[in-house]
Amino acid sequence: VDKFIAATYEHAVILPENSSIPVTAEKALELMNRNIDILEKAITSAARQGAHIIVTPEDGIYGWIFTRETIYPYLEDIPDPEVNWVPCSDPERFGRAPVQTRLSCIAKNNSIYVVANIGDKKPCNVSTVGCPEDGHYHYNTAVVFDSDGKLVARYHKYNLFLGEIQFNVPPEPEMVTFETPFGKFGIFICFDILFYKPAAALVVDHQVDSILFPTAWMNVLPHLTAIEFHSAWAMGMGVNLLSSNTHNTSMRMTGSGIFSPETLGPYYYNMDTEDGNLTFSTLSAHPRNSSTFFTPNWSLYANSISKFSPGSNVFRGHLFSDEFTFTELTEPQGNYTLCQNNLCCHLTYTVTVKITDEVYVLGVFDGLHETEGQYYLQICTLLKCLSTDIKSCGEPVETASTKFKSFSLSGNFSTSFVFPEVLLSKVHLATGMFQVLPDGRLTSHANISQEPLLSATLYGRWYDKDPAAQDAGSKILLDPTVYFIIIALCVVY
Ligand SMILES: NC(=O)CCCC[C@@H]1SC[C@@H]2NC(=O)N[C@@H]21
Repeated sequence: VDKFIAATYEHAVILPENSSIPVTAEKALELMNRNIDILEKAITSAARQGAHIIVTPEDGIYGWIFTRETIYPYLEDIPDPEVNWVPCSDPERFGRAPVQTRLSCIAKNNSIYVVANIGDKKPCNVSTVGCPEDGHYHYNTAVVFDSDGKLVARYHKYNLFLGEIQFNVPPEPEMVTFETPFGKFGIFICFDILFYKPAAALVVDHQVDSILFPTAWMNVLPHLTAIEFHSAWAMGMGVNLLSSNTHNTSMRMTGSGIFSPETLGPYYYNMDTEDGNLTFSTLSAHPRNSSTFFTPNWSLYANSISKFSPGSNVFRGHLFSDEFTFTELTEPQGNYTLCQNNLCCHLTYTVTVKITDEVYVLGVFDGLHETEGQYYLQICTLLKCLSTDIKSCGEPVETASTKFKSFSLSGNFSTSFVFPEVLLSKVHLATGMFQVLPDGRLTSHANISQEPLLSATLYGRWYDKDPAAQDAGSKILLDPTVYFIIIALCVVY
């Protein structure tokens, strides 16, 4: 099969009344069933409209902000899919599993692959190192039931986000993939997307075609809005990304979509109402086989140009706690190069009509991001400042009036993992308004001048410089087996 229809459902999850007070298993199931009732309607509707697979959000069945004790009644033992289990036909095979049974029946009755996020519990012996005091591991888990209701994938979230104290990190990142008639799929959850394992590794080392991505993503402007970053990740990695976000405007959670290397959506972003939403798209089963697919050499153009700095007009400012180097775009058109550490960014631009009460800057950051997790970034960005006070550059801003006639942004990145983002006023994606050239330039199309620009960004992740990667490296160096192998090889040769 060359094509398939994918669906994602953004669900406004019904939350427990008070998730800091323990409830009985019956009460927990009651709440979960109320959410599954809504998911079932969405899944049934998606299947009737021809969808082959549907993704539902992280935390979409029981919500968030639990303790280990209060999450426990919501958890089920989820077996390894190797056991070949159709819970709908054999519900009691692995003990009490009402949620898995219901999800399996929904998949089977509607002949559709169903992706959901639930909690797994695994008993352990408290005297074993690592086993929690309460005698079980808790995992934030994504499950997939195929169109016969069989459990075909189980993934335990590795990169837990701040506050997920109810869950454990699995001992190693799990690389979960499965084959379907419409391509090879990989799966990971929310914050995982920012790290090499399992997210990038599923594409690089396991060659998946499509990613299933349940998320509960709080939007952060200017670079980490769900639709903006997730579409950029799909484009940068060259895969389909089926992203299903939880909908909760008070938590800034909205933004789901079906992204492919070539198309930014369809997507759903709605901060005005508490409505859920079904999104559909027909996708290529093997997106990298397309004749138009290529991997850019991200630093080719930037390395080829002669550099000149903007001189005195350079200042520092904070963007999501990172200290960027900025320079203001003072003229209606210009040509700038701006560097920080090893990264130099180059921008050429022309604006249609410069709005006098708006300030735009070119920004560069090459360093370790340390808020809500540690990850190394290399970023080149053209963005609108919140106000005309340059101290506001880097702060979140949702609207703009200035339209650009054209821009071209590039950088001499040290990483090949660069995600191209272009965001328009009122948090819209610039569908069909830009491209990435083989030499790494992010360039606008003529139609970019139709809508005011919020930001255009090359968001690079230098995974090898992450503290976790460095720890892994030093672990290998400290491992006595490594020394034994080196000495043995020296003796042999
Ligand atoms: N459920 C999760 O794992 C949520 C993590 C995603 C949050 C993204 S990544 C860092 C940014 N900080 C936020 O508040 N939202 C962004």
